[in-house]
Amino acid sequence: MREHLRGARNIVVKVGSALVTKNGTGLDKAAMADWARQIAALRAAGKQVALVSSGAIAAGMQRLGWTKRPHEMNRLQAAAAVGQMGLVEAYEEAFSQHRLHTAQILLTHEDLADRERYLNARSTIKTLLELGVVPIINENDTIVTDEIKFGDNDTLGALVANLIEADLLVILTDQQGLYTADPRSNPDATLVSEGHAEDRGFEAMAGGAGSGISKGGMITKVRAARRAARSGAHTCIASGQEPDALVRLVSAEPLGTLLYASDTRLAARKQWMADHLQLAGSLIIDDGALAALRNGRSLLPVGVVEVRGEFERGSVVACLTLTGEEVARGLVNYASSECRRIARQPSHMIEQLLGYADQPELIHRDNMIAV
Ligand SMILES: Nc1ncnc2c1ncn2[C@@H]1O[C@H](COP(=O)(O)OP(=O)(O)O)[C@@H](O)[C@H]1O
Ligand SMILES: N[C@@H](CCC(=O)OP(=O)(O)O)C(=O)O
Repeated sequence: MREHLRGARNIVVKVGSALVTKNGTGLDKAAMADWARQIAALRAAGKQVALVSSGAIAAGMQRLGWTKRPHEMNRLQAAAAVGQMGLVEAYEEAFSQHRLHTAQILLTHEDLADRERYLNARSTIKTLLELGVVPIINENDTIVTDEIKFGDNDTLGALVANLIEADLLVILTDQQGLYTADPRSNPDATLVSEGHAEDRGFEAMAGGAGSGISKGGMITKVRAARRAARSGAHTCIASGQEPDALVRLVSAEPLGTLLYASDTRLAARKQWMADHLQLAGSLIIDDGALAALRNGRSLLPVGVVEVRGEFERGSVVACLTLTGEEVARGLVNYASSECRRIARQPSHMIEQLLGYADQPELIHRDNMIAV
């Protein structure tokens, strides 16, 4: 499987707080310079590389002279806003040594949940990559609240991999890779060399974050690998301290843990729907509709017994069984208020009930994925 990594052309590299910030004591500029050197080498070999980097909060704390990480959201956000400047400055400086420009991209969950913003983010990042610029991506901590944040940058890294259809996601961290158990508390744990990203067994091995400044831990990395695999990207989890880790991984050296993707790729649109962590609403469907969906058919208004939430036409909504189990999600053809009026009705009644008729389906099968 490792041999496939040689052919990777679009690569997302994620570096975690634990690495970038020397465990919270400020930015590790020597390490950042070294990753920049390696990314420049990959670029010179014809690869396109986007960098997802954490570290804003820790860098901001240092600039503000704070020794203890605050708990209040507003102070964390303030620190991130100050620190993001230092973070991108340090990267700009590091990459300029290799005559590469950088660009700052700050994203929230909502940006990728909205189809238009998703498409804009995608086209901007792809254009930057084509221009030879290295996008430096982080979560937009200034405006995120619990409901709209990615929560950790591993998830963000996977979503960026989906967004630009990367073929490889490299997650650099402070461990050699995924171990059979958290090596901090299990000295006998052994390194997993490779496995299938969809293998649920890996989640059981992975634990939470190792240090106070990191958010995700290994479990978010394993989940990120699964998410990245959905758009066909393999994931490598490796140590950012390992000399030349990036260059060696792409030369198929057996470093860290490779969690590989299967060959099946969902179409980009279906991928975008699968990645919705938050849904605009839900449609409760009856058993007849459930059977139709299971046979790969579209969802008609007649099979919908209840509409939950407020949403617009084109939103992504969940299809739930009568017992509340999500069986599918898709792009809905009518707004929630309209769905309520045509629920339980045959499609030929749509025009009479709404005064106009769009499609006869509430969700067309081409715009739906089973979950
Ligand atoms: N099975 C495991 N294998 C390796 N590391 C693990 C495992 N389970 C938990 N961890 C912890 O995850 C930490 C890495 O995650 P995290 O601290 O969030 O880093 P980052 O900031 O790079 O995202 C490691 O330091 C380790 O303590
Ligand atoms: N956006 C935050 C980082 C979030 C975070 O800690 O993520 P991770 O490195 O995955 O544990 C920052 O720049 O400080």
